[in-house]
Amino acid sequence: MHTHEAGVLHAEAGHRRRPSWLQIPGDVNALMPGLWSATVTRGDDGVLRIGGLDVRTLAAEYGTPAYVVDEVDFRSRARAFRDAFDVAFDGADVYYAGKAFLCTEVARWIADEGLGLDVCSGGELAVALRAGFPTERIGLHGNNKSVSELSRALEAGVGRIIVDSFDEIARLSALAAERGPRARVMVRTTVGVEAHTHEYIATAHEDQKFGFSIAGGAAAQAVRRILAEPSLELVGLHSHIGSQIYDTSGFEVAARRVLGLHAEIRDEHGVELPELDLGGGFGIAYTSQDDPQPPEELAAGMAAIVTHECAAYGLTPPRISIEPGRSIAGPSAFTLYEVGTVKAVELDGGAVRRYVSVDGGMSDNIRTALYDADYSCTLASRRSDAEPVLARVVGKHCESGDIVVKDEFLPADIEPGDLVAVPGTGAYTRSMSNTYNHVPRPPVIAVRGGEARVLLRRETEEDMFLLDVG
Ligand SMILES: Cc1ncc(COP(=O)(O)O)c(C=O)c1O
Ligand SMILES: N[C@@H](CCCC[NH3+])C(=O)O
Repeated sequence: MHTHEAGVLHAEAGHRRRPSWLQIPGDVNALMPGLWSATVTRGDDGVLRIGGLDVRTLAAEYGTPAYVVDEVDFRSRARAFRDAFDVAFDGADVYYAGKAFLCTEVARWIADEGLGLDVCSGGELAVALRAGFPTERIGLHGNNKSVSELSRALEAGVGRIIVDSFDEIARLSALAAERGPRARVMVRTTVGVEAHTHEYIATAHEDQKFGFSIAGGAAAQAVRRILAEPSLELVGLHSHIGSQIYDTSGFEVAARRVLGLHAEIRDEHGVELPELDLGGGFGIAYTSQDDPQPPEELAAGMAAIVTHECAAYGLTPPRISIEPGRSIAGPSAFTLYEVGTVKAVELDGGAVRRYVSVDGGMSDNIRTALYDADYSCTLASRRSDAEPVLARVVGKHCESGDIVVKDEFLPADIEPGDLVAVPGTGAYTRSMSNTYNHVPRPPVIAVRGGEARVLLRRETEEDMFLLDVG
């Protein structure tokens, strides 16, 4: 007989409280296809394995919480984008968006795999330079780049600076005129697309901070100013419509509009710009709701539009580049947590939700709280024959919105000491992490061929006291 405290008595009512997309699993131990990195399996002993190592060993060695990155998977996604776009466009460039996740070693993986790197701050640029990343393959973004960031980029010889305001055009042209070299720039355009994603991560509607509006004429004006500055070399236009987007119609409209401006520039100035960047933003699967397109399909779809529009305008197709971040880094990692407490909370109508508290939370993954993002998870340290119950995985922070996984079915016998793994946390988790409540940030462990190594070590209290000079 199930006990009420265990939260199973009202399991049926609990099941009815689940979101419509969340299916009651036939086997609560099964790994949902498409959510885990390439080398993740559940071993015969029921323990999750990645890169040939089991998570109990990883937890014993490195502690929890920890981000665990599958190096083979990360690199193969980087190559898949590089190859797919190269084939579809007969030569294209892929710039990994470092904001998704960047550290010295990852910058080296990206360099090795032949991609470029998109950085959007002096700090990200510093990591790239520390890694010895080829500077001509770096693009610098940002809507408010400082004089020192621009100077450092010029000094380093970055391949492109994507300008985002008239103030920046003036600032950069003065700096480049004064100290050289001539700056290779792109114009960040706003194409006026309402991307189907969370409002905070859409970037192509008119009413937001990024870019120069095409419809309002600011983009054409920016082009005129740049062409009039001898210290600036305009290499192309840039469009990025937002992030975690599945519906490719947004990319299509964006490509059409930006190529429309590209053609107008030819008509007005007699120059065909050599390059065009179509940004990143390709969605990944976090739960069973999500069905992302593989890079080959994305590339083929985008190539068809570019070819069609260029033919219609009589343009020589510019060299295309893209900037995926999440779709390379996201699926290649999971976060490993240890369960600390389990609480059955009665909801209206007698339903029960199991609150499973883990040893991290909104400091290592802010996305659930910030974007209402959905995640999945699994009991990782063992197999269970218990029935699935509706659970919510929460963190240890002093905040009721400190939720890691809003809704998931976990086995009813989940208990303190169990390990839980949350897939799809390779992007925008460590890079957006914080030390709220003075909770130190977890390490990033890379696993490959049965070996693990630390990419970023766990933060310590001593690290925090280094800043606390009182
Ligand atoms: C200019 C730019 N490029 C690329 C990206 C990468 O986006 P994603 O990680 O969704 O591919 C972003 C983030 O949204 C961005 O702002
Ligand atoms: N940080 C966002 C993506 C947008 C970032 C770049 N413009 C996320 O976690 O989904």
